[in-house]
Amino acid sequence: MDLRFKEAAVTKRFYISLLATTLVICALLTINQYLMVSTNTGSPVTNKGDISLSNYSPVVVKAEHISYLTENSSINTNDLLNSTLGQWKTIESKHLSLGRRDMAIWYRIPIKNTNATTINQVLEIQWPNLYSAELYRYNTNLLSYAVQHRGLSTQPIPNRTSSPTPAFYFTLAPHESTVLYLRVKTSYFQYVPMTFWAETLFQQQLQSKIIIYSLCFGALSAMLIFNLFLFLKLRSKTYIFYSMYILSINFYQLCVTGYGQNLLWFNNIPLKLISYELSVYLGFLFCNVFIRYFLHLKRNLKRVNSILIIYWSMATLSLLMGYSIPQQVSEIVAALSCIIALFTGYYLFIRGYRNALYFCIAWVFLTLSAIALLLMVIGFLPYSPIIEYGQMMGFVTAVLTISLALAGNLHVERLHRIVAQEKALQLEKQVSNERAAKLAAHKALLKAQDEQNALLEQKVIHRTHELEFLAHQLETANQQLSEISLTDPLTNLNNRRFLDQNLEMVSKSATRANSTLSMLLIDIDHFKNINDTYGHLAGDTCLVKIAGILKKHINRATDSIARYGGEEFAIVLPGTHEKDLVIIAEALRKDVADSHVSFNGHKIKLTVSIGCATVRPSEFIPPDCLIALTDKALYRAKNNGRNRCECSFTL
Ligand SMILES: Nc1nc2c(ncn2[C@@H]2O[C@H](COP(=O)(O)OP(=O)(O)OP(=O)(O)O)[C@@H](O)[C@H]2O)c(=O)[nH]1
Repeated sequence: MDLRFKEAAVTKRFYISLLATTLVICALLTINQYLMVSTNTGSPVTNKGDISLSNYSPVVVKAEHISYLTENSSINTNDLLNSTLGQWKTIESKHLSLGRRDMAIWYRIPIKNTNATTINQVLEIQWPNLYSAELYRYNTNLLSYAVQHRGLSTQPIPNRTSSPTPAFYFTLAPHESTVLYLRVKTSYFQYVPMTFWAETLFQQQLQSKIIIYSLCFGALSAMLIFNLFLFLKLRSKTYIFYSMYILSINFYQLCVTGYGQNLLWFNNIPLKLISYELSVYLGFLFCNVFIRYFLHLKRNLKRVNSILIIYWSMATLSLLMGYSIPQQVSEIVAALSCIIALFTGYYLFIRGYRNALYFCIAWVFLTLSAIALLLMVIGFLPYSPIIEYGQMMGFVTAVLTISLALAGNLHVERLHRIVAQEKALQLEKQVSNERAAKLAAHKALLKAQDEQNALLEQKVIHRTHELEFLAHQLETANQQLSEISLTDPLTNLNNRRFLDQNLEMVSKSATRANSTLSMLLIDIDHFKNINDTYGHLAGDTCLVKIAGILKKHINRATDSIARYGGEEFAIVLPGTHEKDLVIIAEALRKDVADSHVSFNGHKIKLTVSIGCATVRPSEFIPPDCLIALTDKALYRAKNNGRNRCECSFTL
C-alpha cells in the first residue's frame, strides 16, 4: 500500500477515535454531574447505633453511621445542634461523598467509648480540600457546645504535630456516649472520608505520611532542578516548560495533600481559596504546553496543536480578566487534555516516534491514578491511602519516565549532532580538497604562464640582440658606404665630395673663431706623358706614390688630404698661416722631386706644381673663394715653369 495513503488512514483513525473518546468522556461527565446532584437527596435517618471507639485500632467512619443536613439561611447553628433525629438524612453514597454542594453541610456523628478508661481520640477528615471544617461537641459541665475549627479559620494546635488534613482532638470518659456535629463548607466536592484515631496512632501515622511525602516532593524537586539545569545548559524550551509542569505538579500536590496550607501559606485566605483550582489550572496548562514541545505537535499534529493554543489562550485571558471558566467546562477540557495527550502519544508512537512510548507509559500511570482519585472523591470508590498516595506516585513515575525520555532525546540529539559534525567535517574536507586542487591548478597555470613569459622574454632578448646586431651591421655598412662614398678607391685618400663637405665645415669653424684657413692644390706635372709613355697602370702607381708622400707631411688631426680629381690633390689646413703654408708646400714639392717611382724596371721621376692660398673666412669669403684663389696660384705655378709653389694671400 502507498505509504502516504497508509499514513492518511492512520491519521483518520486517530481523529475518529479521539472524537469518539471525547464524546464518551463528555457523556460520562454529564451523567456524573446529574448523579451527584440527584442521587444524594437522602432519606430520614433512623438510629443505627453509635460508633465504638477504642485506643487500639483506627475506626473508619462509614456512611451508615452518620447522617447529614444542609445548612440554609433559615436554620441557624443552635437549631441544628438542638434538632431532633428526624430532621437528619442518611447518606446514600457508600463512601461519604455528597457531590458538589455550595451550601455548608452538617454531619451528625454519634460515638461511644467502649473502654473502661478515658481515651484520647482524633477525628481526621482525610480530604484536605475544604474551605472550612468545624467540630461541635456538647460540654456537659458548661452546658454548651465546644467548637474546634479547621480550614479557613484554622489555628495551630500547641504541642501536637501539625496535620495537613483536618484533625480534631477530643477526650472520651470511660463508657461515655456523645454526638459530634461536623460542619463542612466547600465549593468543590463535599467529600469527607473520616477516621477516628487513638491520638498516639494518629501521631505515628502523621510521621510516616511526612516521610513518604518528603521522598515524593524531594524526587519531584530534584527533577525540577535537574530540568532547570538542562534548560540553562541547552536553552531548549521543552525543558523550561517541563520544569514549569513539575513545579505546577508540586503546587497541586501541596494543595491536594494539605501540606501547602499546613506548611506554606497557613492562614493566607485568598491563596487558600484559589490554590486548589489554580494548581489544577496551572497543572493542565503547563502539561499541555510541555506536550506541544515534547511531542512536536506543531510539526506532527497541526490541528490538535491549534485547538490547544486557542483553548489555553482563551482560558488564560478569561482568568486574567477576572472571569473564571465554568468548573464543568474546565473539567471537560482537563479530561480532554488527558485524552488528547494520551492519544497523541500513542499516535506518534505508531508513526515511529519512539520517545512517545515513554510519554504514553507515564501518562497512563498518571491518568489511572487521577481517575482512581476522582472516583474516590465522587464516592464510587472507598477512601484508600493507596489511591491518595497513588496520584503522587503516579506523578513521580510520570516525571521520572518523561525525564528518561528527555534523556533519550538528549542522546538522540547528541548522535544527530555527531553525525552532523561528521558530515560537516567531510564536507569541509571535500571543500578543502577542491580548494587545494584549484590552488594547484592555479599554481600550474601561473607556472606555465611564467615559463611562457620567460620564453617570450628570451625570444624578445634574442630578437633584440639580432635586431641590434642587424642595426649595428646596417650602421657599419652605412658607415662603410659613407666612407666609400667619401674615399678615393685608388689612393685610399678622401675624395672631392669629402673635401667639399669638410671645407664647408672648417670654413664655418674658422669664421666663428675668426682664424685663418689655408689650402694647397697639388698637380703632377706632365702626367699625360707618364700615361702615354708607361701606361695607365704606371700612372696609377705614380698617383699612389704621391698620395703616400702627401700623407707623410700632414700630421695635424684637423688637416685633411683629398684627391681633388685626375692627377690633382688638395690639402686643407685650418689655422695655418701663410709662412708655415709655404714651408709645408715647399717641403712637399722637394720630397716629390727627390723621389721616384719604380715601374716595370723603369725609374720614373716626378715633379709637382703647388698652388697655396690662405684666407680668413667670413660670410663674404666663402669656401669657393679659397678654392678659386688656390686654383689661381696653381695656374701661376704651371705657367711659371712647373715644379714650383705659388701663393695667393688675401688677408
Ligand atoms: N693613369 C692615370 N692617368 C690619369 C688619371 N687621371 C687623369 N689622368 C691623365 O692625366 C693627364 C693629364 O694631362 P694634362 O691635363 O694634359 O696635364 P699634363 O699632362 O700633366 O700637363 P701639365 O699639367 O700642364 O703639366 C691626362 O692624360 C689624363 O688622362 C688617372 O687616374 N690615372
